Amino acid sequence: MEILKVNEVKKTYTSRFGGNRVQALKGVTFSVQEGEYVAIMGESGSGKTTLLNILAALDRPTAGEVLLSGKNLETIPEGDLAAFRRDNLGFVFQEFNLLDTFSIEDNILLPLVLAGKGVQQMQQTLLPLARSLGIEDILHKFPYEVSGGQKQRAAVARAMIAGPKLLLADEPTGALDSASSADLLRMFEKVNGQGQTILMVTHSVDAASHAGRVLFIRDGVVFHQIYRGECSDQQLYKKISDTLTMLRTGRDAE
Ligand SMILES: Nc1ncnc2c1ncn2[C@@H]1O[C@H](COP(=O)(O)OP(=O)(O)OP(=O)(O)O)[C@@H](O)[C@H]1O
Repeated sequence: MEILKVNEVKKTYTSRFGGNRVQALKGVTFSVQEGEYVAIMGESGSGKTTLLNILAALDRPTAGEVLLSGKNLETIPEGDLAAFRRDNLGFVFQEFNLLDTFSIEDNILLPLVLAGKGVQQMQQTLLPLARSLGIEDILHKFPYEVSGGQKQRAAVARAMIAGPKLLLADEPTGALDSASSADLLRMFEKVNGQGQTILMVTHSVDAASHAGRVLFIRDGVVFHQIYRGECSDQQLYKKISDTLTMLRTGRDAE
């Protein structure tokens, strides 16, 4: 089943006095099936953050449409967008974005608190998730008392606690050392294996090589995509590296 449809999405930024116009997205089209794990790559300035902001309903496209489970984001009134995001999307950021004055547990539960869920339901949802992400022992600690890798695990738990249709990740390994990155990527594979649909923007070839499909954005359009097919992570890594070389130099890798 198609969970996300992005149809000819364009975004033009116009400076306050209308003088400077930047066409960040020039007609992006792709779709994501339920249960897929998709990575989006592209050079700096290619439009990845712009696209992610539009998919997250944080920004509106200049033209084109985005449908999440068949619902056109454009039809959602401004005042309902926060609740729509909370009910349908999970977010994982490079810098974790945990609240320092909240315990790990309270950070994870925040989306459910905001959705007005009862304490019993929250605890029933929290414990199995915390166990499956290996963070049940740090639930009562505060973000400044745990490692970056543990913070990111907590951020993944927070992103997943409300059972989002789509998990959006923006450079999730960007602030992690290599062991914690590997750990996070294993966790993404695990939750994807359990059916969670993931869309991840990354500069890391290693991170992208764990996905099932890699989309390459160049100059505001989807320039190329690679399906994992029967490839191992190493084979996919090589294909991604070759594609990035081609994108940078305009030539096929030797
Ligand atoms: N708010 C804005 N106003 C004007 N131009 C913008 C704005 N945000 C982004 N741009 C421009 O749009 C283009 C795409 O930017 P975007 O941040 O989406 O790229 P990116 O691929 O995410 O880059 P990076 O990998 O460096 O984060 C760039 O030319 C950028 O300068």
